[in-house]
Amino acid sequence: MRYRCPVTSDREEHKCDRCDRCLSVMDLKDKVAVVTGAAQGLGRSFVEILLKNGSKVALIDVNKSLGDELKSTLDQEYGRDRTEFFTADVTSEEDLKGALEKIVKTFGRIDILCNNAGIINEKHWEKTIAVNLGGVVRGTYLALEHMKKENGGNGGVIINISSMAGLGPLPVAPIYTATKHGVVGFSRAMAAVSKLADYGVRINILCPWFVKTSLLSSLNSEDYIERFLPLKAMSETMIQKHGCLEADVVAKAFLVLVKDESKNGDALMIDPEGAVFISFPQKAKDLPSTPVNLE
Ligand SMILES: NC(=O)C1=CN([C@@H]2O[C@H](COP(=O)(O)OP(=O)(O)OC[C@H]3O[C@@H](n4cnc5c(N)ncnc54)[C@H](O)[C@@H]3O)[C@@H](O)[C@H]2O)C=CC1
Ligand SMILES: CCCCCC(=O)/C=C/C=C\C=C\C=C\[C@@H](O)[C@@H](O)CCCC(=O)O
Repeated sequence: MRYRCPVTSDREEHKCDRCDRCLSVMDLKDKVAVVTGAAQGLGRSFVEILLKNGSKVALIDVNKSLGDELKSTLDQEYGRDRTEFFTADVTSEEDLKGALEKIVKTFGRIDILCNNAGIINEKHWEKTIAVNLGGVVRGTYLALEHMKKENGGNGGVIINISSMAGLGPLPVAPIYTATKHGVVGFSRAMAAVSKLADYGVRINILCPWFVKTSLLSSLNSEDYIERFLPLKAMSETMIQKHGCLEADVVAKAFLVLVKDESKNGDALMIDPEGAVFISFPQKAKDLPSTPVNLE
Protein backbone atom coordinates (compact mmCIF):
# COMPACT_ATOMS: atom_id res chain seq x y z
CA MET A 1 0.00 0.00 0.00
CA ARG A 2 1.27 3.50 -0.82
CA TYR A 3 2.30 5.84 1.99
CA ARG A 4 -0.36 8.30 3.13
CA CYS A 5 0.59 11.08 5.58
CA PRO A 6 -1.60 10.74 8.70
CA VAL A 7 -1.41 14.54 9.22
CA THR A 8 -2.06 16.01 5.75
CA SER A 9 -3.33 12.87 3.93
CA ASP A 10 -0.66 13.61 1.29
CA ARG A 11 0.53 10.68 -0.81
CA GLU A 12 3.42 12.65 -2.37
CA GLU A 13 6.64 14.14 -0.98
CA HIS A 14 5.65 16.96 1.38
CA LYS A 15 6.84 18.86 4.47
CA CYS A 16 4.29 18.84 7.29
CA ASP A 17 7.05 18.42 9.94
CA ARG A 18 4.71 16.20 11.95
CA CYS A 19 4.56 12.77 10.33
CA ASP A 20 7.19 9.99 10.48
CA ARG A 21 8.41 10.81 6.96
CA CYS A 22 9.02 14.49 7.70
CA LEU A 23 10.40 14.13 11.19
CA SER A 24 13.69 12.46 11.83
CA VAL A 25 12.38 9.35 13.52
CA MET A 26 14.23 6.53 15.32
CA ASP A 27 13.41 3.11 13.85
CA LEU A 28 12.84 0.79 16.83
CA LYS A 29 13.18 -2.48 14.95
CA ASP A 30 15.85 -4.67 16.60
CA LYS A 31 16.85 -1.84 18.96
CA VAL A 32 17.66 -2.92 22.54
CA ALA A 33 15.64 -1.18 25.23
CA VAL A 34 15.86 -1.30 29.03
CA VAL A 35 12.93 -0.38 31.29
CA THR A 36 13.19 -0.13 35.09
CA GLY A 37 10.12 -0.73 37.26
CA ALA A 38 8.95 -2.82 34.31
CA ALA A 39 6.91 -5.51 36.07
CA GLN A 40 3.61 -3.61 36.22
CA GLY A 41 1.86 -0.28 35.70
CA LEU A 42 3.45 2.30 33.40
CA GLY A 43 6.68 0.29 33.07
CA ARG A 44 4.76 -2.67 31.67
CA SER A 45 2.98 -0.43 29.14
CA PHE A 46 6.32 1.03 28.00
CA VAL A 47 7.69 -2.51 27.56
CA GLU A 48 4.68 -3.52 25.48
CA ILE A 49 4.76 -0.51 23.16
CA LEU A 50 8.50 -1.03 22.57
CA LEU A 51 7.88 -4.70 21.74
CA LYS A 52 5.03 -3.80 19.38
CA ASN A 53 7.45 -1.46 17.58
CA GLY A 54 10.04 -4.20 17.06
CA SER A 55 12.53 -3.64 19.92
CA LYS A 56 14.02 -6.24 22.20
CA VAL A 57 13.37 -5.28 25.82
CA ALA A 58 15.24 -5.97 29.06
CA LEU A 59 12.91 -5.66 32.04
CA ILE A 60 14.33 -4.59 35.40
CA ASP A 61 12.31 -4.70 38.62
CA VAL A 62 12.87 -5.31 42.32
CA ASN A 63 9.74 -7.52 42.37
CA LYS A 64 11.01 -10.92 41.09
CA SER A 65 7.72 -12.83 41.14
CA LEU A 66 5.83 -10.16 39.17
CA GLY A 67 8.76 -9.82 36.75
CA ASP A 68 8.97 -13.58 36.13
CA GLU A 69 5.21 -13.74 35.62
CA LEU A 70 5.25 -10.90 33.06
CA LYS A 71 8.23 -12.45 31.24
CA SER A 72 6.24 -15.72 30.73
CA THR A 73 3.23 -13.76 29.44
CA LEU A 74 5.43 -11.79 27.01
CA ASP A 75 7.19 -14.99 25.84
CA GLN A 76 3.86 -16.34 24.64
CA GLU A 77 2.96 -13.19 22.74
CA TYR A 78 6.33 -12.07 21.34
CA GLY A 79 8.67 -15.10 21.56
CA ARG A 80 11.32 -15.94 24.18
CA ASP A 81 14.21 -14.10 22.53
CA ARG A 82 12.50 -10.67 22.57
CA THR A 83 12.67 -10.06 26.34
CA GLU A 84 14.75 -10.88 29.41
CA PHE A 85 13.89 -10.12 33.04
CA PHE A 86 16.53 -9.01 35.55
CA THR A 87 15.86 -8.59 39.27
CA ALA A 88 17.52 -5.41 40.52
CA ASP A 89 16.91 -2.59 42.96
CA VAL A 90 17.63 0.77 41.32
CA THR A 91 18.93 2.11 44.65
CA SER A 92 21.77 -0.45 44.54
CA GLU A 93 24.83 0.40 42.42
CA GLU A 94 25.89 -3.25 42.47
CA ASP A 95 22.45 -4.53 41.34
CA LEU A 96 21.96 -2.02 38.55
CA LYS A 97 25.53 -2.12 37.24
CA GLY A 98 25.38 -5.93 37.21
CA ALA A 99 22.00 -5.97 35.44
CA LEU A 100 23.16 -3.57 32.71
CA GLU A 101 26.35 -5.61 32.16
CA LYS A 102 24.25 -8.79 31.80
CA ILE A 103 21.93 -6.98 29.37
CA VAL A 104 24.87 -5.96 27.15
CA LYS A 105 26.18 -9.56 27.30
CA THR A 106 22.75 -10.93 26.34
CA PHE A 107 21.64 -8.43 23.69
CA GLY A 108 24.98 -6.87 22.65
CA ARG A 109 24.09 -3.20 23.19
CA ILE A 110 21.73 -0.68 24.79
CA ASP A 111 19.91 1.84 22.56
CA ILE A 112 17.02 2.94 24.76
CA LEU A 113 16.73 3.31 28.54
CA CYS A 114 13.59 4.24 30.44
CA ASN A 115 14.23 5.14 34.10
CA ASN A 116 10.68 4.50 35.29
CA ALA A 117 10.92 2.84 38.74
CA GLY A 118 9.28 5.07 41.31
CA ILE A 119 7.43 4.99 44.62
CA ILE A 120 5.45 7.33 46.82
CA ASN A 121 6.36 7.20 50.50
CA GLU A 122 6.32 10.47 52.44
CA LYS A 123 6.97 8.61 55.73
CA HIS A 124 10.22 6.95 54.60
CA TRP A 125 11.13 10.01 52.59
CA GLU A 126 14.82 9.15 52.29
CA LYS A 127 13.79 5.97 50.45
CA THR A 128 11.57 7.99 48.09
CA ILE A 129 14.52 10.24 47.23
CA ALA A 130 16.80 7.21 46.80
CA VAL A 131 14.42 5.44 44.38
CA ASN A 132 12.84 8.33 42.46
CA LEU A 133 15.87 10.60 42.07
CA GLY A 134 18.82 8.37 43.02
CA GLY A 135 17.57 5.57 40.74
CA VAL A 136 17.23 7.94 37.78
CA VAL A 137 20.71 9.42 38.31
CA ARG A 138 22.28 5.97 38.75
CA GLY A 139 20.48 4.49 35.73
CA THR A 140 21.45 7.44 33.54
CA TYR A 141 25.14 7.42 34.55
CA LEU A 142 25.54 3.64 34.29
CA ALA A 143 23.72 3.31 30.96
CA LEU A 144 25.65 6.21 29.40
CA GLU A 145 28.84 4.19 29.91
CA HIS A 146 27.41 1.59 27.48
CA MET A 147 25.57 4.00 25.18
CA LYS A 148 27.84 6.97 24.56
CA LYS A 149 29.76 7.11 21.31
CA GLU A 150 33.16 7.87 22.89
CA ASN A 151 32.99 4.45 24.63
CA GLY A 152 32.12 2.67 21.38
CA GLY A 153 28.36 2.77 22.05
CA ASN A 154 25.78 3.53 19.37
CA GLY A 155 24.13 6.52 21.08
CA GLY A 156 20.38 6.35 21.58
CA VAL A 157 17.83 7.82 23.93
CA ILE A 158 17.11 7.93 27.67
CA ILE A 159 13.58 8.72 28.91
CA ASN A 160 13.29 9.68 32.56
CA ILE A 161 9.83 9.38 34.09
CA SER A 162 8.89 12.41 36.14
CA SER A 163 5.27 13.52 36.72
CA MET A 164 3.13 16.64 36.48
CA ALA A 165 4.26 16.88 40.11
CA GLY A 166 7.69 17.56 38.59
CA LEU A 167 6.36 20.77 37.05
CA GLY A 168 4.21 22.11 39.90
CA PRO A 169 3.56 21.20 43.54
CA LEU A 170 1.36 18.28 44.57
CA PRO A 171 0.55 19.25 48.17
CA VAL A 172 -0.26 15.70 49.35
CA ALA A 173 3.31 14.63 48.57
CA PRO A 174 6.08 17.24 49.04
CA ILE A 175 8.98 14.77 48.92
CA TYR A 176 7.54 13.01 45.87
CA THR A 177 7.14 16.48 44.31
CA ALA A 178 10.77 17.32 45.11
CA THR A 179 12.08 14.10 43.55
CA LYS A 180 10.06 14.64 40.38
CA HIS A 181 11.28 18.27 40.07
CA GLY A 182 14.78 16.80 40.57
CA VAL A 183 14.26 14.38 37.69
CA VAL A 184 13.32 17.31 35.41
CA GLY A 185 16.36 19.41 36.43
CA PHE A 186 18.83 16.51 36.25
CA SER A 187 17.56 15.32 32.87
CA ARG A 188 17.67 18.80 31.32
CA ALA A 189 21.22 19.35 32.58
CA MET A 190 22.36 15.92 31.36
CA ALA A 191 20.76 16.55 27.97
CA ALA A 192 22.91 19.69 27.71
CA VAL A 193 26.00 17.70 28.77
CA SER A 194 25.23 15.00 26.20
CA LYS A 195 24.92 17.58 23.44
CA LEU A 196 28.09 19.46 24.43
CA ALA A 197 30.17 16.28 24.85
CA ASP A 198 28.62 14.65 21.76
CA TYR A 199 27.52 11.44 23.55
CA GLY A 200 25.01 10.80 20.76
CA VAL A 201 22.36 10.16 23.42
CA ARG A 202 19.14 12.19 23.71
CA ILE A 203 17.72 12.60 27.21
CA ASN A 204 14.03 13.46 27.58
CA ILE A 205 11.41 13.62 30.33
CA LEU A 206 7.81 12.38 30.54
CA CYS A 207 5.46 14.15 32.97
CA PRO A 208 2.13 12.31 33.35
CA TRP A 209 -1.01 13.30 35.27
CA PHE A 210 -2.59 10.60 37.54
CA VAL A 211 -2.55 7.16 35.88
CA LYS A 212 -4.58 4.07 36.88
CA THR A 213 -1.82 1.94 38.43
CA SER A 214 -1.13 0.35 41.81
CA LEU A 215 0.91 3.43 42.83
CA LEU A 216 -2.32 5.39 43.24
CA SER A 217 -3.46 3.15 46.12
CA SER A 218 -0.67 4.78 48.19
CA LEU A 219 -2.95 7.82 48.35
CA ASN A 220 -5.29 5.98 50.72
CA SER A 221 -2.73 4.91 53.26
CA GLU A 222 -1.23 6.72 56.21
CA ASP A 223 1.72 4.34 55.80
CA TYR A 224 2.68 6.26 52.66
CA ILE A 225 1.17 9.74 52.92
CA GLU A 226 1.68 10.10 56.69
CA ARG A 227 1.13 13.69 57.94
CA PHE A 228 -0.33 14.78 54.59
CA LEU A 229 -3.22 12.28 54.67
CA PRO A 230 -5.74 15.07 55.49
CA LEU A 231 -4.83 16.60 52.09
CA LYS A 232 -5.68 13.50 50.08
CA ALA A 233 -9.18 14.87 49.30
CA MET A 234 -7.46 17.55 47.17
CA SER A 235 -5.92 14.92 44.92
CA GLU A 236 -9.17 12.95 44.85
CA THR A 237 -10.98 16.10 43.72
CA MET A 238 -8.37 16.64 40.99
CA ILE A 239 -8.98 13.07 39.78
CA GLN A 240 -12.79 13.35 40.01
CA LYS A 241 -12.73 16.63 38.11
CA HIS A 242 -10.35 15.68 35.29
CA GLY A 243 -10.23 11.87 35.31
CA CYS A 244 -7.37 9.42 35.44
CA LEU A 245 -5.18 8.34 32.50
CA GLU A 246 -4.89 4.78 31.20
CA ALA A 247 -1.30 3.47 31.08
CA ASP A 248 -1.48 2.60 27.37
CA VAL A 249 -2.30 6.23 26.50
CA VAL A 250 0.78 7.40 28.44
CA ALA A 251 2.83 4.81 26.51
CA LYS A 252 1.92 6.57 23.24
CA ALA A 253 3.40 9.82 24.60
CA PHE A 254 6.48 7.88 25.76
CA LEU A 255 6.91 6.59 22.20
CA VAL A 256 6.94 10.15 20.80
CA LEU A 257 9.86 11.01 23.10
CA VAL A 258 11.73 7.85 22.11
CA LYS A 259 11.29 8.22 18.36
CA ASP A 260 11.46 11.95 17.61
CA GLU A 261 15.17 12.57 17.06
CA SER A 262 14.74 16.35 17.23
CA LYS A 263 13.91 16.10 20.95
CA ASN A 264 16.67 16.38 23.56
CA GLY A 265 16.18 17.91 27.03
CA ASP A 266 12.46 18.12 26.25
CA ALA A 267 9.64 17.46 28.70
CA LEU A 268 6.35 16.05 27.44
CA MET A 269 3.38 16.57 29.78
CA ILE A 270 0.34 14.35 29.37
CA ASP A 271 -3.03 14.82 31.05
CA PRO A 272 -6.60 13.88 30.12
CA GLU A 273 -6.74 16.83 27.67
CA GLY A 274 -3.76 15.54 25.67
CA ALA A 275 0.02 15.77 25.42
CA VAL A 276 2.04 19.00 25.17
CA PHE A 277 5.73 19.84 25.13
CA ILE A 278 6.69 22.21 27.95
CA SER A 279 8.50 25.40 26.91
CA PHE A 280 11.28 26.08 29.39
CA PRO A 281 13.38 29.20 28.89
CA GLN A 282 17.02 28.24 28.34
CA LYS A 283 18.20 30.63 31.04
CA ALA A 284 16.79 31.30 34.53
CA LYS A 285 17.00 35.02 33.62
CA ASP A 286 14.34 34.44 30.93
CA LEU A 287 11.73 33.10 33.39
CA PRO A 288 8.66 35.30 33.91
CA SER A 289 9.64 37.56 36.80
CA THR A 290 8.61 40.48 39.02
CA PRO A 291 11.26 43.00 40.17
CA VAL A 292 11.70 43.51 43.93
CA ASN A 293 12.84 46.76 45.50
CA LEU A 294 15.44 45.99 48.18
CA GLU A 295 15.77 49.58 49.45
N1 LIG B 1 0.55 6.30 38.50
C1 LIG B 1 0.61 7.61 38.41
O1 LIG B 1 -0.39 8.31 38.66
C2 LIG B 1 1.86 8.29 37.97
C3 LIG B 1 3.08 7.67 38.01
N2 LIG B 1 4.20 8.36 37.64
C4 LIG B 1 5.51 7.74 37.72
O2 LIG B 1 5.55 6.62 36.85
C5 LIG B 1 6.48 5.66 37.34
C6 LIG B 1 5.83 4.29 37.38
O3 LIG B 1 4.75 4.36 38.30
P1 LIG B 1 3.52 3.35 38.29
O4 LIG B 1 3.59 2.46 37.14
O5 LIG B 1 2.33 4.16 38.52
O6 LIG B 1 3.84 2.53 39.62
P2 LIG B 1 3.62 1.01 40.00
O7 LIG B 1 3.67 0.97 41.48
O8 LIG B 1 2.42 0.45 39.32
O9 LIG B 1 4.91 0.29 39.38
C7 LIG B 1 6.19 0.64 39.80
C8 LIG B 1 7.15 -0.53 39.57
O10 LIG B 1 8.43 -0.10 40.01
C9 LIG B 1 9.03 -1.15 40.77
N3 LIG B 1 9.99 -0.59 41.70
C10 LIG B 1 9.73 0.14 42.82
N4 LIG B 1 10.86 0.42 43.48
C11 LIG B 1 11.87 -0.14 42.77
C12 LIG B 1 13.28 -0.22 42.95
N5 LIG B 1 13.87 0.33 44.01
N6 LIG B 1 14.00 -0.86 42.02
C13 LIG B 1 13.41 -1.44 40.94
N7 LIG B 1 12.08 -1.44 40.75
C14 LIG B 1 11.32 -0.79 41.64
C15 LIG B 1 7.85 -1.81 41.46
O11 LIG B 1 8.18 -3.14 41.90
C16 LIG B 1 6.79 -1.76 40.39
O12 LIG B 1 6.82 -2.93 39.60
C17 LIG B 1 6.97 6.19 38.69
O13 LIG B 1 8.19 6.84 38.54
C18 LIG B 1 5.87 7.19 39.07
O14 LIG B 1 6.34 8.16 39.93
C19 LIG B 1 4.15 9.65 37.19
C20 LIG B 1 2.95 10.30 37.13
C21 LIG B 1 1.71 9.68 37.50
C1 LIG C 1 0.04 11.22 45.48
C2 LIG C 1 -0.03 10.24 44.38
C3 LIG C 1 0.96 10.56 43.33
C4 LIG C 1 0.56 9.92 42.07
C5 LIG C 1 1.54 9.99 41.00
C6 LIG C 1 1.68 11.27 40.29
O1 LIG C 1 2.80 11.62 39.99
C7 LIG C 1 0.53 12.02 39.92
C8 LIG C 1 0.58 13.32 39.53
C9 LIG C 1 -0.61 13.96 39.05
C10 LIG C 1 -0.82 15.28 38.90
C11 LIG C 1 -0.02 16.33 39.42
C12 LIG C 1 -0.40 17.60 39.20
C13 LIG C 1 0.28 18.73 39.77
C14 LIG C 1 -0.16 19.95 39.50
C15 LIG C 1 0.44 21.15 40.11
O2 LIG C 1 1.12 21.83 39.08
C16 LIG C 1 -0.56 22.10 40.72
O3 LIG C 1 -1.17 22.78 39.66
C17 LIG C 1 -1.61 21.41 41.51
C18 LIG C 1 -2.41 22.41 42.33
C19 LIG C 1 -3.60 21.81 43.03
C20 LIG C 1 -4.92 22.09 42.35
O4 LIG C 1 -4.95 22.43 41.16
O5 LIG C 1 -5.92 21.95 43.02
